[in-house]
Amino acid sequence: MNTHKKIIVPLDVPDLQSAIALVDRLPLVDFWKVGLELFTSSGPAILEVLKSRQKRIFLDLKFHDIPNTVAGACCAAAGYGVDLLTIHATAGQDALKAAWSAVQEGALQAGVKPPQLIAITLLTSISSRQLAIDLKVPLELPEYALAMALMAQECGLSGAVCSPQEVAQLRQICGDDFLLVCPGIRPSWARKADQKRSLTPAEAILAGADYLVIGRPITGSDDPQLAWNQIVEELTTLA
Ligand SMILES: O=c1ccn([C@@H]2O[C@H](COP(=O)(O)O)[C@@H](O)[C@H]2O)c(=O)[nH]1
Repeated sequence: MNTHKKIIVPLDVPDLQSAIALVDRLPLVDFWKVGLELFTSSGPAILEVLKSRQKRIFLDLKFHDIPNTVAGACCAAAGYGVDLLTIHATAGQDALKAAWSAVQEGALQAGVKPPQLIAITLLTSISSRQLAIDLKVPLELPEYALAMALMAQECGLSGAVCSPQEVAQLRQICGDDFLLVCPGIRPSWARKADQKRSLTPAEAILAGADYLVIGRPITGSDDPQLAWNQIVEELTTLA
């Protein structure tokens, strides 16, 4: 796969107009992420815009609820014909299994290909200290992220969202067929902001990530096209 196809850019903007402007500004981006901000403000309209331009879509709604509710949401989301969809692993085994079944059902009903359902292991904005002190989780962070990924795998999910700092371990244990998508990516020249467990794009790919989610270093730059080109160039030197 061309290196630029491994980069997913989030449309973390407040409205549909800003989202379309960003898509127009970055014509070489093939894979876009629609998340909570845009979907809550503007609904699914952006999905049709992206599809009409033959873009791939990661619908990152991070479902987290009881099994019956996540199943209903996943059934509806699968009907949009997106490529990737997220649920929090901490929704638990019953919810993950119900979500997986609902994705197949929703896609079948809509006559579209089912999205790959992937589980959030632990948000990349959480540090080891916050996991222990705020969330009261008594495991070491890498052990916890691995446990969440393995649970998702056992429940039939296609992959996981993890920080690049855990991706090598997850790749080794979950195997090559398990999709690993990494946000928290920061080129050496970019600000980390709220991301706590980051690596550079090249480091993340070398560690085994399938896809990199890279937002503000590109979209918050004065020249998004230049930032995109710099990242693609960094990755091309690996190929
Ligand atoms: O653990 C997670 C899960 C999802 N995200 C999302 O990825 C992007 C990252 O954007 P940046 O601007 O590159 O920080 C954003 O849409 C998050 O909702 C994450 O960061 N961490």
